[in-house]
Amino acid sequence: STGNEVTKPESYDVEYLTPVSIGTPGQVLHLDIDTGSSDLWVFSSETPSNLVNGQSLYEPAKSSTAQKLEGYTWKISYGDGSSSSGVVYRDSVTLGGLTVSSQAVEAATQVSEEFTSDSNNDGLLGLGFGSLNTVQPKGQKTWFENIMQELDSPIFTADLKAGEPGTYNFGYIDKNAHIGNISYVSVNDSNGYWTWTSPGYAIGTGALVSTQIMGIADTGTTLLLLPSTIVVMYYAQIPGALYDATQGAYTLPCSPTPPDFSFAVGDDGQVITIPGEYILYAAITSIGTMCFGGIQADSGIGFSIFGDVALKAAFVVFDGGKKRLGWASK
Ligand SMILES: O=C(CCCl)NNC1=[NH+]CCN1
Repeated sequence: STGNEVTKPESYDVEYLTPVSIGTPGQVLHLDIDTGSSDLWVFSSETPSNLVNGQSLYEPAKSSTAQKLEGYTWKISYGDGSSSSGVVYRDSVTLGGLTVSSQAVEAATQVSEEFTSDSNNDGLLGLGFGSLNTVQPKGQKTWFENIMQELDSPIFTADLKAGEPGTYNFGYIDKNAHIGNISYVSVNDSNGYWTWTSPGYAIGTGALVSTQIMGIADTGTTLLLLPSTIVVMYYAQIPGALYDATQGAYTLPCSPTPPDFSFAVGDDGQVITIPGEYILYAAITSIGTMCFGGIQADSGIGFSIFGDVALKAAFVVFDGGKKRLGWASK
């Protein structure tokens, strides 16, 4: 089988939300598909009402196929400091027309302020590796791990776009969605993430700098987080760019368009080029002409994060069968 679903950007492409049907009859929630985590959790009838602010709720009591996993709990925190926790059900979950009849659905009984204030986001659907799942006393498989053997090919692809809807495909590669070859690189899943190593980068029209950048392909992180040395080099090319200690981030003039940023993939010379305009992430209203940089330092994380700023410049194959990533331009 194969499937596909449209995913829509929230403002500033901060995240992409995808409709997912849970339970019988189906309750449609809009979830953040997140290759940087491995829990499927949702706002629910068990989420205290003071923590709910417009989100749609999963109501297990209204689903004839919901089963409570008595004594099971979960608790997760993300790279941006947000967090949530709760209890666990098993229920039917359909994404892109593909149904897992017995998926662990984690109902939130606690969510942090970042989630409460994000009214359109009804929860997350993790597509990282199951080893990262936080359910106790027994870790649960992701939706993709559960559907994988039904798929024509054990893969899914992410085709995120700047300021417009993109697509997640399951089980097949849409040749019309990418330009030129797909370059594959091996993934080390030992930390549960889609971890890979880029062999280098280029700034603007400059020559490729050969250096290994180890990072994760993470649809759930908004920006591109790279080693500080590379980030300093990039912003040094931009008059007026500066590290704003108040924001704890690099900022740059919103005009003119800054240089493109390219990263290499594989040993066949393939590069993915991020248009400079993607690096003008958002205007910092209080300062007026200054913008928040779409490239920031990965300091303190231990690896880089190829988040949406990078992913929306590429067609990306997440190959669960061969544990590899495929990157192509589009
Ligand atoms: O937590 C991370 C980074 C892992 Cl190193 N990505 N996924 C995510 N989901 C919500 C915010 N960020």
